[in-house]
Amino acid sequence: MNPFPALKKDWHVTLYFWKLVHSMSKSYIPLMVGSSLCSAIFPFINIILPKYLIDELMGAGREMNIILWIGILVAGNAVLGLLQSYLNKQIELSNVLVMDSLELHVGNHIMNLDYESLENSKVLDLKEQALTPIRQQDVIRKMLDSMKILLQTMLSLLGLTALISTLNIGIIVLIIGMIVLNTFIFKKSQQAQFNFHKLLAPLNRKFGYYSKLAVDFSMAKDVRLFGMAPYLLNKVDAYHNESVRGFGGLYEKVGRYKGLTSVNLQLQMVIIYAYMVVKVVTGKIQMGGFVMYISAANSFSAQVSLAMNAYVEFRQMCKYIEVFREFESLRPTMKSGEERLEKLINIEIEFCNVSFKYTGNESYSIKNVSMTIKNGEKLAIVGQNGAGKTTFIKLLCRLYEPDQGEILLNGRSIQDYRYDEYMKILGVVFQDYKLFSFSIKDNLCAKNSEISDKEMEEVLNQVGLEAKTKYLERGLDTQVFKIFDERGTDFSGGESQKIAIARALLKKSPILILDEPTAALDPYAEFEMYNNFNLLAANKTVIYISHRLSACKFCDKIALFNNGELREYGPHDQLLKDQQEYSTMWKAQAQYYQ
Ligand SMILES: Nc1ncnc2c1ncn2[C@@H]1O[C@H](COP(=O)(O)OP(=O)(O)OP(=O)(O)O)[C@@H](O)[C@H]1O
Repeated sequence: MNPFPALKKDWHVTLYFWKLVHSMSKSYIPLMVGSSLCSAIFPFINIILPKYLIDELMGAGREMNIILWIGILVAGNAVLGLLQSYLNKQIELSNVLVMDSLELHVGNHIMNLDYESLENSKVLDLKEQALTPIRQQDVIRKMLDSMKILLQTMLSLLGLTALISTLNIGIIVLIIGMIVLNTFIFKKSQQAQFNFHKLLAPLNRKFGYYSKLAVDFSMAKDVRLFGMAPYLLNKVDAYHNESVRGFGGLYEKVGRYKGLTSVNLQLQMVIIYAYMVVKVVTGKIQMGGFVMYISAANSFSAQVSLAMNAYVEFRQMCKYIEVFREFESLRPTMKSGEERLEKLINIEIEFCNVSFKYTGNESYSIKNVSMTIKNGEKLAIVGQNGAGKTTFIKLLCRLYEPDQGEILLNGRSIQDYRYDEYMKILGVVFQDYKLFSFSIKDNLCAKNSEISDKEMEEVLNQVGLEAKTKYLERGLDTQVFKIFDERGTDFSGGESQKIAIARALLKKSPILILDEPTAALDPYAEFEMYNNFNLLAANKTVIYISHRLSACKFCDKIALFNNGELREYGPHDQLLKDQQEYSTMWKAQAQYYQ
């Protein structure tokens, strides 16, 4: 087997890793070099100086010399010990900094990936394989430690080789031979662990999902009402048992490897001691020399073993870092141009023969849809469940790219515009909108400090939430949910939806998209919302999806989707006259109100 390609790969991974660490902590490398130097010098004080002390004690026994050697020994240990603990403390601090920065780095990376890729099971498995070892097996710290140990041991070994060679170079050959054998065993054990964790990744993801469901507060209602607890616990238990079985097998294997290593080490020490005793008995070395060479041999053995283990660990960690690098190298693939949007006044959207299929699906969720939405138009999108309404909106929001056709904004593909500027023209409330455990203010406009409290209060008033927020002790600074603050507030489903609508309105975007905007609202609130609609969304282009057809009356146009196709399109009265699906749906709903 040619080791060079593997070494070259590790070299690239190491360079990548250092750049990553250096971008997070500039002081890490100098600290590491300093600490390694310190640790490398340390053993020599306790190997060489005692020789002179023992020889003095067993020879001339001069008091001043004895005191001098003891003084140098103690002072050397104290100075190096203090320096080393200072550097180690600084390294520990840098470790914390690196780990925290890495979490930030990962979060930023994931938030910038294509939305679509986050539903792709290959990407999700890669994410799991990349992040689980980093979070659960301390890969970054182990990589840093192994590199530090490698540097330190290399320096120590140079000195120890020079020292032991003055007696017999064969000792070094013996120690290295034994350690190569042990490293081979250690490597086998590491490989078994790596393979095991790779296999464990998909299982971990499922285990994590079910365990999270069991403790996730937002799931607590459904879990209780549908009696899901035994089902969830069974799943968690099954995955847990599978994982425990796997770990049991792994530890048994690792234990066997460790036992074998220990036997080899004992054998090596027996040979070295026997050799040294013969040297003393035959008068080749003094007692001081015996102690020095035994210490040097022990230290050499320990340092080589440390270096080999560190090297194997380093290579092992390189594999994890390699997976992390692969995950980190994922880039958004969706096209995003540089066209500016600032000066657009009138906005016209055009879907031109747009078709779209979700990755892994057999059929298209949007089929050959063409439609123009004029500036300021109010468009209602209706259709049965699964007809493609939300997908239509997601395409407009650039969460996915059409497979065929294109979506134009004022005659140019929406992909040509800068993504950040394009997002500014959309105020969206999806069916599954989320509120955050932040203050009400931050939920409304965390990003935009230009929006005043007064404006927020006005919009909350318009969406009918002032009665709730006005009497809150800390007003807009009240926390949503009680997760971090027991004085926080919980909103009902309808109130939450109103907050989400207020958030979209405060974005002051020219296009407002509401997916089931009144689904959670009571009849008064719904009536109020529609009455206010023209005021709330004056001059805006509004697209909203609704199963409540009464809302369609407020709209200029209605688009009816069926099985991904745009089947009917026109004003309410026109579609009623056409006597097709819209008219049937309208009548079906209307009869319950007569
Ligand atoms: N993330 C996804 N991955 C794969 N298929 C999806 C995904 N989201 C939706 N689909 C499929 O695409 C089709 C259209 O879904 P869409 O959510 O657009 O329907 P909808 O008209 O909004 O339905 P509803 O009224 O129930 O909200 C459905 O068949 C659905 O199963």
